[in-house]
Amino acid sequence: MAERVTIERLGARADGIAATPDGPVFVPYALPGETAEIAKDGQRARLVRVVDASPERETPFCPYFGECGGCATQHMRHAFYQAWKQDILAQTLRHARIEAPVEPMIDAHGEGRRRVTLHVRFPDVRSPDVRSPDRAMHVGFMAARSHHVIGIDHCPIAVPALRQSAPRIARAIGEHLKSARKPLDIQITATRAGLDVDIRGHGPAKDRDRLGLVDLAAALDLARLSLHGDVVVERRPPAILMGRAAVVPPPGSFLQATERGEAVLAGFAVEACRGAKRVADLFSGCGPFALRLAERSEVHAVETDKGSMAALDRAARTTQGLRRVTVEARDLFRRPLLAPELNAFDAVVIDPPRAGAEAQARQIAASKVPLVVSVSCDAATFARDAAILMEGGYRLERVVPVDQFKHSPHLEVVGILRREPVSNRRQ
Ligand SMILES: C[S@@+](CC[C@H](N)C(=O)[O-])C[C@H]1O[C@@H](n2cnc3c(N)ncnc32)[C@H](O)[C@@H]1O
Repeated sequence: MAERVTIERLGARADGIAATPDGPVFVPYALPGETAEIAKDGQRARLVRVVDASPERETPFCPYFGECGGCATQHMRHAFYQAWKQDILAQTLRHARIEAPVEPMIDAHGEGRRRVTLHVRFPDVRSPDVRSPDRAMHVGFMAARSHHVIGIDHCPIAVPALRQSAPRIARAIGEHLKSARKPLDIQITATRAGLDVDIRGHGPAKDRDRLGLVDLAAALDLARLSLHGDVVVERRPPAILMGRAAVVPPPGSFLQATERGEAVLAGFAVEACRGAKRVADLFSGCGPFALRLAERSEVHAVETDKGSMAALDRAARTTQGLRRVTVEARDLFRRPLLAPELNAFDAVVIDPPRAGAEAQARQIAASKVPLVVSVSCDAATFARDAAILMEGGYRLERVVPVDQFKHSPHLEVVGILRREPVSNRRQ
């Protein structure tokens, strides 16, 4: 039965939070100040109806918003959304006892997300899914907090090259591989040479299916098509420009979510490291920071993914006019660069996965490196690692939220930390 509540505040994942006699209840798509009817399910609730709407409410621009789990904030006015996201970072820093002014958030959506992952599912024909009139194949994104696939035929937050074409390509691949009826996850990346598609979930394909995929790649004019990272056909190298270097990332390797986001983050690293002779780029991926930094400094890039390292190494060796770039395969969680090794560098750029880089931060804190550029896609681990560095004598000079996951609760953060002279440190 629907229950009427008042929404008091927004949570970190963009859900409205209502205080009820049974404790706080999280209501997706509800805004603070709104009176709403909800259907409760434990601590979560479905928004049945907004009775009294907030002036900050906006009409979502995507017809799938509310069903598709990709976006969570299209119902907010832009200024409200920006203030909320910025405040989440400020609160997270306060929670870690870090006092630093958060600079205004930079909109880094640019032309849109350059990569999407579509899911192809073949429902069990023996258990009819009442929600889908098309029981043969579902193609789309996952619903929020569910494994249910929401059929879509376009995604307005993707770059123009993917917006309409990505669902069409995923459907064509699903049709081609449908005899196995395996759940497929199809990652499609837009590059300047065309679309780079990696199919996961199918397992090894028979020769006949692989040959069929070669024909399909030609029919869809794909740049590259791979199965579980194994290249089936490369019709054009799917290169991505990183500064002056053209990098061909291995299928499925990490890439910043938007081209603009990558340029903004790398811009901070390059600007901060101006004048540094030797820079260490830790968790370097296939080189968006290293290759730009190498236009002025010697760079040592460290990463665990062999394919990304090979791509970075190849790009560094084939790009004219770069300073020396060395690459090292190393698991920085288990074997962080030690303080004496770090002392050979004038600056360290660090961009770990969501889990952060606690072990590496402890070694940097014990080193004499003058400058650290910390890039992170997780505010909580960013704050934890920054606190470790500050404890070791660094001052957090700048903190900048970079919005490359626009319309979602995710946020990228850049921090510039400088080692303070011992005389300036607080006792
Ligand atoms: C957030 S991405 C950043 C990559 C790159 N800086 C960029 O902007 O594209 C994190 C990178 O850390 C790498 N990585 C994950 N775990 C690692 C580990 N234990 N040691 C070293 N690198 C790791 C991933 O392969 C990925 O390339």
